[in-house]
Amino acid sequence: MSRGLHLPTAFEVDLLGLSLQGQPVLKALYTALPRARWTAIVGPNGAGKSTLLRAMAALLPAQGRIDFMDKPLGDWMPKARARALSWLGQNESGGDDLSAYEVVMLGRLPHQAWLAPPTAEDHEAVAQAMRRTQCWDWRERRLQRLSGGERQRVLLARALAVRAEVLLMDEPLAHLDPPHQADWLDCVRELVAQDRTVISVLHELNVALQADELVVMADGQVHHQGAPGDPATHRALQAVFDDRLQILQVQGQWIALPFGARPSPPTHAGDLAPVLPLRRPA
Ligand SMILES: Nc1ncnc2c1ncn2[C@@H]1O[C@H](COP(=O)(O)OP(=O)(O)OP(=O)(O)O)[C@@H](O)[C@H]1O
Repeated sequence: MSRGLHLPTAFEVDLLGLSLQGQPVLKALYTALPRARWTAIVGPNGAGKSTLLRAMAALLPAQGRIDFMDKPLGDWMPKARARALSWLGQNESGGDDLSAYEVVMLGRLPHQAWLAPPTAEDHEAVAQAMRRTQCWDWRERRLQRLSGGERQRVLLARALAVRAEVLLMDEPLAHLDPPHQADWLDCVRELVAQDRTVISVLHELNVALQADELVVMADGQVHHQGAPGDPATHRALQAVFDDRLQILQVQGQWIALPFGARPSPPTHAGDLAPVLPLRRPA
């Protein structure tokens, strides 16, 4: 159970720091991420979002404590962890010579015995995931022959095919067009409705503002954590993005509107009319 939340946590992270090639990248930070919810991690370039996510995926060693489903991450057997924790990285390379179907089948490896052929359940999981991200039609095509967005949908399908309880996704919307971004959002909502946990690093603030929980990072630290509709979350977002964001509510939906470098007085989301200003605010 977390220090700050009363919900069961998927992750509780209490780091002293994390350095890469001798450079401190993450400072001391604490975050507890609720189970069966969607948490979006946001913040400016270089804030340390991907580094934190990679540490949570056990891809980087960190000083401090990371508990995954109430158990130290390092105590998990790798295969059990790979079944429980699915990973989608940023700009993943490799597998270019494999067909899209074979790439998605890699997501089933944690379920398979050594050198055993895929089971009917594996094939069913792959087909379902590929249909969910609409990449079934090109299942025979090699990954290297796909566009950026098509490739991303195959990698998303691979992450879904694991059928893990927790999904970590770094920039899952990269290269996706708006309808496929909306499909990803529907998919996340379906996963959460099944009591699964999604933790995503996102640059698309308008999508992130639809999450259940936002973690706002800056300068290798967690600057704020809270609900997307909370004015304190809006103030934190404005602060980490140098007060170059307006956060408005349009038809019940929070949206973030970036504007140019000219200083603008801080705005309060609740006071703003539900109209999109097309010019930089005075
Ligand atoms: N291998 C590395 N060695 C040294 N420094 C690194 C390494 N990888 C990342 N960094 C640095 O760590 C900091 C955090 O990087 P990270 O990729 O976690 O940020 P981010 O918030 O995900 O950024 P972005 O939004 O640009 O993807 C950056 O300043 C980056 O230059």
